[in-house]
Amino acid sequence: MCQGRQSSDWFQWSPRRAFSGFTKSQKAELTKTRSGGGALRDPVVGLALALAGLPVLVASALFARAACSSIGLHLPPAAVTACVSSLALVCAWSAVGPVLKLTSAVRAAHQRSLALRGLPGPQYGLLGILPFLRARKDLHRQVTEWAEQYGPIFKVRCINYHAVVITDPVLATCVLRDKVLDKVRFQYHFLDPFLGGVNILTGPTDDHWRAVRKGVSPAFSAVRMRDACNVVAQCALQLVHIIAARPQTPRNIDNLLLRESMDVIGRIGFNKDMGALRAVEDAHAVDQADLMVRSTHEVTLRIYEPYRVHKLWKPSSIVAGLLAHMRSTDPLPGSFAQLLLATQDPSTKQPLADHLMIPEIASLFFAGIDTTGHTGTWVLYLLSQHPEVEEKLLRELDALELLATPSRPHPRPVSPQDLGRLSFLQAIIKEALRLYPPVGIGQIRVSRRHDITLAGKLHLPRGTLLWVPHHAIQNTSFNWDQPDKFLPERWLEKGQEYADVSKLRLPAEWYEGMGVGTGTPLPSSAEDCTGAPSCTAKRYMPFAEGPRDCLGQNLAKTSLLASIATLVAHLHFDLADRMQGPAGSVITFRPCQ
Ligand code: HEM
Repeated sequence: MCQGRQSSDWFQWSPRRAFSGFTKSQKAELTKTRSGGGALRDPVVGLALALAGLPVLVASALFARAACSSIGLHLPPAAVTACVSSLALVCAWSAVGPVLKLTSAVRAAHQRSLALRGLPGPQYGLLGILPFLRARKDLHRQVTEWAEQYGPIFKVRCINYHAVVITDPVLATCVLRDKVLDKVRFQYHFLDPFLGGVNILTGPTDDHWRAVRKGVSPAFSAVRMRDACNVVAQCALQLVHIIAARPQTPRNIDNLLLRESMDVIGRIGFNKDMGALRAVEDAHAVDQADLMVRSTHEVTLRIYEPYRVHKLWKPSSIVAGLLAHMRSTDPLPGSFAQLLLATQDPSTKQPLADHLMIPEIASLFFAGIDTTGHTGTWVLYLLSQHPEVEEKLLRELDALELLATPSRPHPRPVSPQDLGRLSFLQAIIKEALRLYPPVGIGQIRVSRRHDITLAGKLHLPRGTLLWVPHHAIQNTSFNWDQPDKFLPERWLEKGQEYADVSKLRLPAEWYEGMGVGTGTPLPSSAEDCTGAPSCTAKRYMPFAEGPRDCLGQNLAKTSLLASIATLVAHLHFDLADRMQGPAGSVITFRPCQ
């Protein structure tokens, strides 16, 4: 459900050149990726242009001849033949490059297919699983079903992209922690025009990414999160007042929680009130959140409708306004704004230029708003369906004097010290993130430059994709007992996020010599994993894992704890009739009206 006023100030529609705003090294990286990842598109386009050129040139020559005849100028047939033949030669010559590229891409795809022939996996026609992308909107659940059917490692193909899907916790952790494997560009590149360019989330693991990640990481340190907790508590109380003003009116809680996340990120990262919650009640306020929600919804649609290419965004005055705000005020020490301003561009050794700052600012909002907001929604939904869990949570809040009761109508706000004491709420949030990981499709890695051998067992030609699907890892029966049950209690025992070694399904030899490529081996053998607490192989990774894990996870955890504690302490949530029961809350993709 999307509601709010019509406007498009946050992101405007505008065509954008594919590489504008990228640094030289990023452009080079993109070019490399596009040819190295097995994409057929470039050679096919080149070949098509070259072949289409031939008839066009022949037609032009014949037309020229006819035109000459009409004015009485007769060209000898030999001259026409020579002219047409030389044009044909030019076309044929320009087709050589694309043909060679096409041949090598087809050969590479064939080699990948041969390398994976021993693995099980769904077998489909020429297009592979592409039809599923369009027909089935919950690809994350489809992959979980395939994992149940084919086991912890299987293959899928989408046209000429071959992927190994890994839901074995040891292999999955190993792949995500590996320093040689990198992000696959096609999973992210469509976001760049929307975010204003390549950024910390979408960019390759290169020097630029390292500089930005290292520069801004302290913004999410434990010390900073103490301030964050107080800000979240204030925003959550504001939300309580908004809802309590019209208690019987069904509210789109997801939209409200997205607004809260936007305000929290604005205040903590940029010391700026984005006014997203205020806009719900103030008809004259500029509703920035509404614009953001619409834009991210459009991005989601685009994942499933690749042909929506004609609709591209560029960051608008809001992100540019934040940048101007950062430059004109003294940003809080240690805040994202201050750290970003202090970050140096490794290629120039100068502070980041505006065109590099803008995507970083936009990506922070993009990465933080939906993920945190939707998780909060799932938590409230799960509580509404499990009164016994809600009851237990209320007891925990009451014991900390956070619960609103007749004798304590205005309890104290959640404090940073409370967060560590809310152990049952922590368990509820973890279980919600296990069942409904916001990035459920997970991550895809690739070795672009050389072949690798997975676990010393499976030789993978370069360009083979390694797909680690979060939802499947966290919801398959071979990784979890009763995976489809909402059981927060399972998290009260320590070490639940690590694999239960006795349940690993692959033959033991797969776990020997776990290095992938030349990256960090983990663990060195299956024996190192004996005894779950010491095992570092993850079966729970909603914030991903390894060098490209979630930068904002401390903020996400703080936000969720402080926000849900405040909301539940004051309000009880039921699923509105219009949702038509739990089945109605299954995700659907409808264009925002
Ligand atoms: C429940 C909330 C959240 C979840 C589940 C989550 C999950 C993730 C995941 C899975 C990734 C890896 C994405 C990929 O590589 O495809 C990621 C990356 C990232 N997240 Fe989060 N996230 C959450 C909240 C936040 C928040 C609140 C922020 C900041 C305000 C944030 C900032 C980022 C950034 C900047 C990255 C890119 C890191 C990099 O590649 O170096 N996230 N997040």
